[in-house]
Amino acid sequence: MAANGDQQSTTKRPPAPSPLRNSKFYQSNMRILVTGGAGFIGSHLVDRLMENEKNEVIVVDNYFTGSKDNLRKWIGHARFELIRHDVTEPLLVEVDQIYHLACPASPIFYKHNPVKTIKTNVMGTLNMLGLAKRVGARILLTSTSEVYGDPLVHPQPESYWGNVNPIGVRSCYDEGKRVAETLMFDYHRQHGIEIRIARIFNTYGPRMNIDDGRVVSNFIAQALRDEPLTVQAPGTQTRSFCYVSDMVDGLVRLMEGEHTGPINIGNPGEFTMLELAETVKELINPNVKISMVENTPDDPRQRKPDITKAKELLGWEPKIKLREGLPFMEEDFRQRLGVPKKH
Ligand SMILES: O=c1ccn([C@@H]2O[C@H](COP(=O)(O)OP(=O)(O)O[C@H]3OC[C@@H](O)[C@H](O)[C@H]3O)[C@@H](O)[C@H]2O)c(=O)[nH]1
Repeated sequence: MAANGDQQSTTKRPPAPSPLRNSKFYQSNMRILVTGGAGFIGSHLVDRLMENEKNEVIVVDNYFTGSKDNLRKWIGHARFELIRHDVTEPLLVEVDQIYHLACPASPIFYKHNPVKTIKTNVMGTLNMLGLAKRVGARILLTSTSEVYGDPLVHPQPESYWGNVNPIGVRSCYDEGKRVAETLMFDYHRQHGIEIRIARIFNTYGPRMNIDDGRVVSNFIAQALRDEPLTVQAPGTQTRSFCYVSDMVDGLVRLMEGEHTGPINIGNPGEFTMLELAETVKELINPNVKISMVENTPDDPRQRKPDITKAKELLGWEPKIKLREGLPFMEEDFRQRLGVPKKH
């Protein structure tokens, strides 16, 4: 066991990077691949990486849930490249780091074509690990709090193995991500690949799809359209919501640090869905109604990250509270829906 409390580490050396790295004509730029880079978290990560003039960023996305619009300010930039590509097919590019985010993340989207979702998680991660092995790149996987399933331990530390239904309608995603984590560690132990695993908890912010289906985007869109906020029964289930800039900061620290993870990245501020609805109502539309609707199978009853490891190993903790982050998202949704603020 590594002294830092990470999962078992290996003595095998990582594969050598491209010989170009030693050439006298070698450019000092870091080439970074972001899979799913046209998506919600991916595009914010790209913004952050592009701030550093030493970085060249390559995005691959199949645009199932991502959109070129999220990257419009970078299209045509000399250090940026956008490739339409599905990670279930192999990809050959010369890069130093891979942020592997590609996968639909909203339950209604990942359940839409479950076979494709599990292929994305398993074959997509295999393809990216194969690429990392070939070019000697470091690879970060965005895994998920859903690996804890309907957790029986609360809050969830990384050492908790979870309570997942292996044959349920959410399994394409949660079991898919669990296999992706397994593949990451097997490539690390067997081939010496440098890996990083983040377990992302619920995240919100500007650029979420308006009709994404997740709870924060649903409530904000409903409040702005004067439609009832649809709380799924019983409404006492909890989630902990992390603002997207905090999430991106955690991912970059994990990639740049020395720890494989898995490490939880999330905001421990925990809310019931009824509390979230009341907060959205108070901040955005005090006249909106709240209606109770039917829930979906296997919905986790509680979720809150234990972020001790992120604090100690990455020096990371979230800065933005829910009440501070919601207005940024409201502003973005107002612009896209064309609903001006009343004064
Ligand atoms: O309109 C809605 C939508 C959702 N909900 C409830 O809100 C809670 C959160 O649901 P979401 O659809 O936002 O997201 P979930 O927490 O179920 O899954 C998410 O978990 C973490 C990430 O990895 C993924 O982004 C996603 O799978 C659930 O209890 C759901 O029942 C509502 O009450 N109303």
